[in-house]
Amino acid sequence: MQLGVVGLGRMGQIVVDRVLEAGHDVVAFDLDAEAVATAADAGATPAEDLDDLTDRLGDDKRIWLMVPAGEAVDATLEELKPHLGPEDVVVDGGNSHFEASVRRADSTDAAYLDCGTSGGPAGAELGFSLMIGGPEWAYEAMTPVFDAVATGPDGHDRMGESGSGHYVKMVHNGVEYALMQAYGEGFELLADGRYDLDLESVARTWNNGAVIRSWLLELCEEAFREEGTDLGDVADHVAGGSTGTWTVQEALEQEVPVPLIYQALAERFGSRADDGRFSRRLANRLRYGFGRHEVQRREE
Ligand SMILES: NC(=O)C1=CN([C@@H]2O[C@H](COP(=O)(O)OP(=O)(O)OC[C@H]3O[C@@H](n4cnc5c(N)ncnc54)[C@H](O)[C@@H]3O)[C@@H](O)[C@H]2O)C=CC1
Ligand SMILES: O=C(CO)[C@H](O)[C@H](O)COP(=O)(O)O
Repeated sequence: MQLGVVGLGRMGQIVVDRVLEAGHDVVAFDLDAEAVATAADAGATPAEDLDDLTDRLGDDKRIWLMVPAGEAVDATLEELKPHLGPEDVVVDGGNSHFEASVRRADSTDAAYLDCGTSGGPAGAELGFSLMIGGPEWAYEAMTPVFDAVATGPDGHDRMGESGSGHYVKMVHNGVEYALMQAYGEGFELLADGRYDLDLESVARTWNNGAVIRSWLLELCEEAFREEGTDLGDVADHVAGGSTGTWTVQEALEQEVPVPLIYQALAERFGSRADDGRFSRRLANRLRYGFGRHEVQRREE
């Protein structure tokens, strides 16, 4: 099979490598010429632009988009559209909003598959978990590629109609936020609690048979091993947040309570206050207001 891959960053290069390794052909394009050269070194055919990519794919085009969610997906699809017909398939493997995916699917003649991708660059060796929405025939047509990119046949499935793949991935990320928060709170208590603990040892012990073992916990173990039990100079600042925000927005719309996911998202936002949290500063001052408790002042 021949696959066009657009977007050759951390995730796209893995798609290229795994698809090539499974014996398929890849035509690769990225705005960044260096990324195209890396894919070519791996065995992909480099494309100069999207016209060149579609020309090289011939009939029954199969194209995987792995560009940043948002404008880059729209821009790429707009350029591809004149080259696409009903027998072609486009997969968006990025973290797009599910409603944007439904809109994009409606706007193109090609079959459009929204594919939530989990595993991250660190999961490359194992393969990814793929949650796919869109027409069944297109899912079937892409199965050899999904088998290659995922951990295997059990690492991917069609969730349902258009949008459902990215919907499931959005909720997955909400769960990811909450799990990270739960591990974070547990380790914070252990770090600041009454025993002098080696947190790498705790994580390793938990990872071997404990109820709460998981890949995220293995990553906690790795973090303590590489950064130290006090996390060294790792800052109190968590970036990201779009997929968690979408999860909370959707939960509000559906009137489904997701307090843990919301709390994890709120903690992220809170971590970004450069000048300390205003609400905590006000609480500090109010305790003086009603109780004459000493106000803690910032150091100059
Ligand atoms: N990094 C991760 O852990 C995961 C990322 N994702 C999603 O996968 C998608 C890609 O993520 P990464 O590979 O991490 O990003 P990245 O920033 O490493 O790579 C994006 C690549 O797309 C290229 N690009 C940007 N606009 C383009 C355009 N219009 N045409 C062609 N190429 C273009 C960039 O030059 C870059 O090489 C995103 O939607 C991300 O949310 C999904 C699961 C995990
Ligand atoms: O999808 C992912 C993991 O599953 C990506 O790593 C994503 O970037 C995580 O979301 P955020 O950037 O909001 O932390």
